[in-house]
Amino acid sequence: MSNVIVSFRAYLDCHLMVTNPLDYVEPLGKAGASGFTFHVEVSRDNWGELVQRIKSKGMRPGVSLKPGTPIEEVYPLVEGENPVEMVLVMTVEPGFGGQKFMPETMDKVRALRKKYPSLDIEVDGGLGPSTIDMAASAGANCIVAGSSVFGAPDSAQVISLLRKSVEEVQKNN
Ligand SMILES: O=C(CO)[C@H](O)[C@H](O)COP(=O)(O)O
Repeated sequence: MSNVIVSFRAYLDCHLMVTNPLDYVEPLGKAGASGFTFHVEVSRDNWGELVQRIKSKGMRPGVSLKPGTPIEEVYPLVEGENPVEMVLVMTVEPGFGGQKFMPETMDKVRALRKKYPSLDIEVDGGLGPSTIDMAASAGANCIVAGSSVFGAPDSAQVISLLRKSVEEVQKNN
């Protein structure tokens, strides 16, 4: 009998909706996370240290903001000496899947894209075939999708549709 070891090089994008992200940097690094995204609302006083620690563990730092948080709050984190490399604009209230996409959050995506043409901008919540064009045309290039993918009879087809929408916008810019 022989053992077959299959290794994947998947990008593990970890979004921590926790009040104390600093406590999770070490364990997430050890667990093999690729990206570590924390919330700006709980890191106003220590984001500099947090970003440094995330990078020191070989992860890519990202910052997320809730629908009610003004976009201006993340500007210093993108422009700082030790900047985050991704901004996640929540398109639902954080907490659980299956919620309705909030189109009003697209103003924040547009503002970010205008200010930072090459920044990775992620959106999360209610994304699927009926909402992807709004997000992609606003400037989002990283898409988190749960229900629309896992609830579809053909998940691969939905993923490819989401990807195409983003690529289409990128081609025309
Ligand atoms: O967890 C979430 C919010 O906290 C996300 O919205 C979820 O991961 C994505 O799920 P869905 O595509 O069903 O909105």
